[in-house]
Amino acid sequence: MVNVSVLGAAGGIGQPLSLLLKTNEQVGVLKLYDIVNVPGVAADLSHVNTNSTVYSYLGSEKLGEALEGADIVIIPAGVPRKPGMTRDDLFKINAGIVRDLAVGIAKTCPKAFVLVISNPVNSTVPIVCEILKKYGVFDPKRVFGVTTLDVVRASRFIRDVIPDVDSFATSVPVIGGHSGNTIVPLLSAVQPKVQLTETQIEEITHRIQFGGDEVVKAKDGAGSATLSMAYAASRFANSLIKAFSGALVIEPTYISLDADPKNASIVRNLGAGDLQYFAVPVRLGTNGVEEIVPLPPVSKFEAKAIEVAVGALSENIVAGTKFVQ
Ligand SMILES: NC(=O)c1ccc[n+]([C@@H]2O[C@H](COP(=O)([O-])OP(=O)(O)OC[C@H]3O[C@@H](n4cnc5c(N)ncnc54)[C@H](O)[C@@H]3O)[C@@H](O)[C@H]2O)c1
Ligand SMILES: O=C(O)C[C@H](O)C(=O)O
Repeated sequence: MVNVSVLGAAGGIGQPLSLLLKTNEQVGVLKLYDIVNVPGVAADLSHVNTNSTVYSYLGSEKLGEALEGADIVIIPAGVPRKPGMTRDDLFKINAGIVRDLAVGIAKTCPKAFVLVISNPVNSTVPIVCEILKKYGVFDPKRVFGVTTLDVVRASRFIRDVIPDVDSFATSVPVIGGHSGNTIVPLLSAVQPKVQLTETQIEEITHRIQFGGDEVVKAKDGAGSATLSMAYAASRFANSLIKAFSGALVIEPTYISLDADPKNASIVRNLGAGDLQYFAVPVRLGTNGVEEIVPLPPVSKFEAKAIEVAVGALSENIVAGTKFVQ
């Protein structure tokens, strides 16, 4: 049985994500933490007749208890975008929120697997890693930026163009980071293979890179993706939990490349250069990242996209790292 703590559980992502986690029978304890409204969310969820027990923790003085015994900590705490904002505009508020939660993790459950959802993921993951380093408990195999939504979107958007594709069974490696042109879908490596024209490749790539903006615009000031994000984060958490019991599971995620220095060189040769963090498909296991899955050679179009991504990512990583140092 696995103990999961959700930090920011009363929010737009936190609530449906907690519901999806409640349906996973491998979850034994589900701890919900927030600074508002969480007792009601937990009371409601606790009536669902799956076997996990739900606990509620309200306010920062309860953070330690919320993290006690956690195997997996999922962080959707923080503010979402409004139209006209970039994810980087969220740094001012979310960097401090994520830093404080990471301190709690370092002190209370340093061996937990940490799944970071709060934006800007390109910077919040370095923040979590730097805090864990500061406390001497950093394991690069255990900290994940959740980029699953990019992959979920990619396979769905391909189906929007080619209706006989099975979106659920289609796997698309999406590498780089999680914002605009740092998101690099490798449409040349879609499995099973699909035939796309150059125009389709350009259009689908752009839609995957800016899919978040579609939702922000449609919600018109009421936030960003929550339901599709909850689905994506529960898919990642479920994959990790499956991997604990030996299943072969591959998920793309934004990680420190120190998690697998050997295969990191393949990613570096694809164009990531000396970046410390990059989203890559990884094989998950009992220790978290078992290996970075080697990627096939990329197309010219993708190589150019990687080049553009690296410049922006590098700034995001420096911002996150400096914030802690
Ligand atoms: N990684 C991704 O693909 C992805 C996708 C969608 C959204 N996001 C990001 O997820 C974050 C949350 O989005 P949302 O729509 O759920 O926002 P929301 O405002 O609906 O919910 C956020 C929750 O976090 C809580 N919170 C704020 N400060 C906290 C703290 N210090 N400790 C604990 N909880 C705290 C709030 O009370 C709220 O309940 C945003 O930063 C958003 O940009 C990421
Ligand atoms: O777009 C956002 O701000 C939220 C999220 O990162 C997304 O991709 O939907």
